[in-house]
Amino acid sequence: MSKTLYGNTSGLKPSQLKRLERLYRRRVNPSQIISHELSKELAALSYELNRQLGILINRRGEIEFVIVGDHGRIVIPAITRYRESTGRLRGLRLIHTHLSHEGLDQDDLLDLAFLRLDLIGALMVRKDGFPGKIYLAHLLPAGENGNHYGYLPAVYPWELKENFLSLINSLEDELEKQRPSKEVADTQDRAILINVTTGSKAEAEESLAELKELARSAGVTVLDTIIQRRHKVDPRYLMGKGKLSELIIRAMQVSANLLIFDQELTPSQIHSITQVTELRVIDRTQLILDIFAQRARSREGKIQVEMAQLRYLLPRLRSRDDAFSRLTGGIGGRGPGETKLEVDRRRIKDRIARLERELKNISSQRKLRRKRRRREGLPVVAIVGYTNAGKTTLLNQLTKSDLLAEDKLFATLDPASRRVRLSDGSFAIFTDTVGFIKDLPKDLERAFRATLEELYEADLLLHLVDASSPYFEEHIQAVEKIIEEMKLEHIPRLLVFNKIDLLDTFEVEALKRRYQAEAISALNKETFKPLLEKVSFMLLSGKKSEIREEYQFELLSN
Ligand SMILES: Nc1nc2c(ncn2[C@@H]2O[C@H](COP(=O)(O)OP(=O)(O)OP(=O)(O)O)[C@@H](O)[C@H]2O)c(=O)[nH]1
Ligand SMILES: [Mg+2]
Repeated sequence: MSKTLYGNTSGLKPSQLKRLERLYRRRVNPSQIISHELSKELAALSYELNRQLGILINRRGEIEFVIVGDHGRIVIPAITRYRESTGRLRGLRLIHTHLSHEGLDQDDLLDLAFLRLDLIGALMVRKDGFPGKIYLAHLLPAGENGNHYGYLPAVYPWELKENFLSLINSLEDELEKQRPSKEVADTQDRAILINVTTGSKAEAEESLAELKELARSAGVTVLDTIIQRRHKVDPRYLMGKGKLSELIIRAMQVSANLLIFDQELTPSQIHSITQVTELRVIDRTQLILDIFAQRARSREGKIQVEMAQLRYLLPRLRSRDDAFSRLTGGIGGRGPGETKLEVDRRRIKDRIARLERELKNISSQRKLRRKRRRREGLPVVAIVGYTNAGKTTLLNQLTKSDLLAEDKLFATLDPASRRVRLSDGSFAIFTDTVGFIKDLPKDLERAFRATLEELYEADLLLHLVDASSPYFEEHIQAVEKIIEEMKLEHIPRLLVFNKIDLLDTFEVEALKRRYQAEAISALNKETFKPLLEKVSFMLLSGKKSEIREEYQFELLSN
């Protein structure tokens, strides 16, 4: 059986090619790393051709690939699809010759990591064509002091005593032990989060902390987080080769199946990173979309999320490849050909248009409802704020209702409205809204505009802030920015700090003074009194005249 030769075979004589092909017939005793015989043959051939030679040996001792390099280096063909073992290592070891330099070099170690080889070995070829020492390294199951590689002592091939099978078994066992100790359901994603930044470390850490919360809210187990600061973000992989190899080793060590990037990735970045890591790759936008999709309950919410997903998908429908079919998931994602791609694209556009119409319908019903409410003459207080601020909890406490409040980001997708009795005995409608977040994906923002339409009708925006968050100032700014972008600045706003049960009294007093704000604990009704007084005061003083005007306007226009 003759197998293909890989690499730089140009200019070789037929007899030389034959000898190279004959290497495929060799076998190594499975317990041996490499036999003396085989290393002699490799060294001799490599010497004669004056090129590096490499062989990839499987765990049965058979030779799977014979690769010819040039004098200084060797390029391994794409073997990412190859997985013989059930373990986490590839089930292949690479033994290759070095003609000029002693020992393993940086490229060798990168190959070891990128391909998750069982072992990598560099066999020296002496000036007389005989084998010199062999240098061997393997990946370390647990990164001890940031060390990822373990080395065997360099010896001559005939001195190799190491039992290969027991070495590899103990490595795989050790890897198995490194699995997260927490019971993680097999269906649950296990992720490493990555932030590549040109900015400060502190910013990256803060952003990653939020990404972690998002991941947790999506039901993903976070195994590790990685920050890489660079002068320039690499256009292809974002991070450099070295960091990428660390990431691959780390993913193998903790048995991750998902990489979540803290920035938006281009379709081709997703593709290249997926290819080298062989892991699923998503970005922050996709993660938020997933959370929204998990949460959407009402017809309206579902439509909005689907629209956002389709809009996210559309520009990413480019080529037919693996990364792509992963991206498309349920939507006609079975590797469409070019023409099918066009059909899909049109179909998606049609679907978006249909959803848009349906949404408009719902939105006009909503308008009717609002109008009716207007007729009742009740002022509207919209509770806005960063996600997880406690908006739903507050509405629940105010109205003794039982809406879902959770320690998760984006617990609420469907806005709810309830009547609340104010301290002066009058009533107001309080509405709960979707939480805000910094850099909300544009597609989602567009989709949720309709839900947030409620806000335009509000007489007062009650801006709730989780005072216990170390990042509450950034949260306030993010919310203010969105309010501005949505052109809602003209509506009176009341800043309210929540979760003060988690703070010291003097901290609370300082916050109130500094921000001219109210402070409550949404869990404790007794803290509501000043807030409700302030609300009725603001509604009375600010809005009375306006409400009357609008009411008259409505009467006139009907
Ligand atoms: N300690 C404390 N926890 C609170 C308080 N208010 C809310 N929480 C908790 O904060 C978490 C988030 O509350 P939610 O009411 O779901 O927050 P939300 O603003 O509606 O969040 P989204 O709907 O996700 O935007 C829940 O676990 C609440 O129990 C409070 O005053 N003190
Ligand atoms: Mg909520």
